[in-house]
Amino acid sequence: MNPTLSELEAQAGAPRAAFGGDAHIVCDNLVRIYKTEGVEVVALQGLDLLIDEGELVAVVGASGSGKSTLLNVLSGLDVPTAGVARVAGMDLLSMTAKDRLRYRREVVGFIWQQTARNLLPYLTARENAELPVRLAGRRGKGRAMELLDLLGVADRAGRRPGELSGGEQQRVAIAVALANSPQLILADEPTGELDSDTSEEVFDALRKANRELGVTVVIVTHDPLVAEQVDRTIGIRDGRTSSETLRREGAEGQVVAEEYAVLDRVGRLQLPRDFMNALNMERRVRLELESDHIGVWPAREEPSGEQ
Ligand SMILES: Nc1ncnc2c1ncn2[C@@H]1O[C@H](COP(=O)(O)OP(=O)(O)OP(=O)(O)O)[C@@H](O)[C@H]1O
Repeated sequence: MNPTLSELEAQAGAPRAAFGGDAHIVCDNLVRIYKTEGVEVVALQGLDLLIDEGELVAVVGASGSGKSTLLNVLSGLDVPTAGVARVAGMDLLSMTAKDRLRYRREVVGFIWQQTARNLLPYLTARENAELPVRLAGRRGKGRAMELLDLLGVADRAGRRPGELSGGEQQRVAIAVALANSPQLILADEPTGELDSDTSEEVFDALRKANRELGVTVVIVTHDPLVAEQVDRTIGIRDGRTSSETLRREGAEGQVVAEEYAVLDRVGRLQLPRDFMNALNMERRVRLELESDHIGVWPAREEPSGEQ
């Protein structure tokens, strides 16, 4: 039966739960357009993303897909052109300069790819890890040593960055990022300059921070093997979330990683490019609803014998 006008009015007026509800990170239709010399580059084109508190997530994607742009928005360094970006209930588009400063000091911690960018060269590991707390006007000696201990670098506390390996420097950088007890850690290619064994140590340290301190961790990386290290891997293509790989333990304790395409609220999804190429799909496809799946065929082909 069709609803009456007054029923429709009542529905429209009823309070609706916001997209993402109480997720820790909410990006809703996020757009970031860069303008340089009259040329517009759409780096994020309506990106949707939900991350729960305490999740350990990797963001992967080809060069130029928008990963760093997303991380810059989430870190409060950059303001998106349109859409919603909310972290821990704070609105990153409308916050005041004062709130933005507080957000960057207290809510989020950051780890950069370049090991040298994370640490001051003339301070020891311990002094580096104490610094953010001292700058915030608190005393942080105990916490700094606890963090270095948690991350397996307490025995390097007295060394300066130049006397540490790349992996040790990144683990100290994680301690620095955690010093002010942030709710969220963002890491941009934290293992980009490291070999695979050392990378694994750094991932282990991020996992430890996540499990033991409950901090939400988002890692941007090119490393395709990262899916084995984190709970969820989010693939970004052309400024939109396109796929998710979920990691779970199989019946015999083995790690199973399953890849899904992301379906947005209006039903858009991105077909993997290699699937499209394999079947010469372009511009339009034919869809057919089956009882338990939707078939997708190249426009001019007849359905294969799938039914
Ligand atoms: N400051 C800027 N001004 C103009 N265009 C920019 C700027 N920053 C990024 N872009 C463009 O936005 C798009 C997305 O860039 P972004 O750095 O977010 O990609 P990425 O996935 O992090 O790439 P990479 O893996 O190479 O770091 C690219 O086309 C890039 O050229």
